Amino acid sequence: MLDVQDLGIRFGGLHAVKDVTASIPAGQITAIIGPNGAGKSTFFNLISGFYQPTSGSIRFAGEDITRLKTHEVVSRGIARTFQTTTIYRELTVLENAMIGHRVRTRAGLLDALLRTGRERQDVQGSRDGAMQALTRVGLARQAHLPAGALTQEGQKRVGIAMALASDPKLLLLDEPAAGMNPEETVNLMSLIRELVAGGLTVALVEHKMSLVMGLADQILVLHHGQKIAAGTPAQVSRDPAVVEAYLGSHAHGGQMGQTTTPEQGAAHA
Ligand SMILES: Nc1ncnc2c1ncn2[C@@H]1O[C@H](COP(=O)(O)OP(=O)(O)OP(=O)(O)O)[C@@H](O)[C@H]1O
Repeated sequence: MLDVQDLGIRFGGLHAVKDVTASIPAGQITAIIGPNGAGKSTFFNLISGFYQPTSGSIRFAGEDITRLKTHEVVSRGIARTFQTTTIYRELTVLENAMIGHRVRTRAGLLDALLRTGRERQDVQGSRDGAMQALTRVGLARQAHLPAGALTQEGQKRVGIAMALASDPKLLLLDEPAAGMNPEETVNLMSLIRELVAGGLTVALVEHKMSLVMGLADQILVLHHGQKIAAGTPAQVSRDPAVVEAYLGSHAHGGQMGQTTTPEQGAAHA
């Protein structure tokens, strides 16, 4: 579904992603893992058009999307969630999902101001699309609650619904289980499995190895911006380069990609 070839981006002297060639196959769950600062979020930012690569190419469903802007990438069928929850807490769950849907609608600002027929049609379309997305994540009955009133897990689902409302073919999830307890993490895994069973392709960046190993069909491992391994969870977990990368990062304070806070560091010491 998505192929990147020699993909790279530099920030000044730092090569945050370097010469990455990889594929995200349709209908599967691909996890992108690596120690802190490995380039995982930057890789997502490149695929979703937030950053323009300084080298290489990105093809999605046979089309070269390397130079497309974010909204153009979304309209081709790639949507993403963010590491930190980016929902509007004061708005209702439905309004949040509608914001996600509006990215794909055609009415412009003038239509919105003049309340043209097209705008009214689009609002109705957004409402329908948003309700479908909320149903997919199990939030249809909470549609009219303020998003801020939901649990942490519920708010994560709102974030996923916002991405689903643009009706993507490929969904990118950036640390979906961050801040979730084990029970919520299991629920999230079931949701992701259901979405994939319904035809969606998912790629996720995640530090929680239980989730990655239990969910991913294939794993791409980045380290210092470069691909060091790719394969099934079983293949990757016994790959010497991967073990070395994680052990190395552990020696410097990281733990299988987990952020070590100063307090934790002091506790270890
Ligand atoms: N906009 C930017 N400008 C400059 N440097 C950046 C920018 N975005 C990312 N970087 C740098 O690129 C490197 C990779 O960062 P990135 O956030 O992609 O890593 P990551 O694997 O997602 O890390 P984490 O697991 O900690 O979220 C880091 O050194 C980071 O400081």
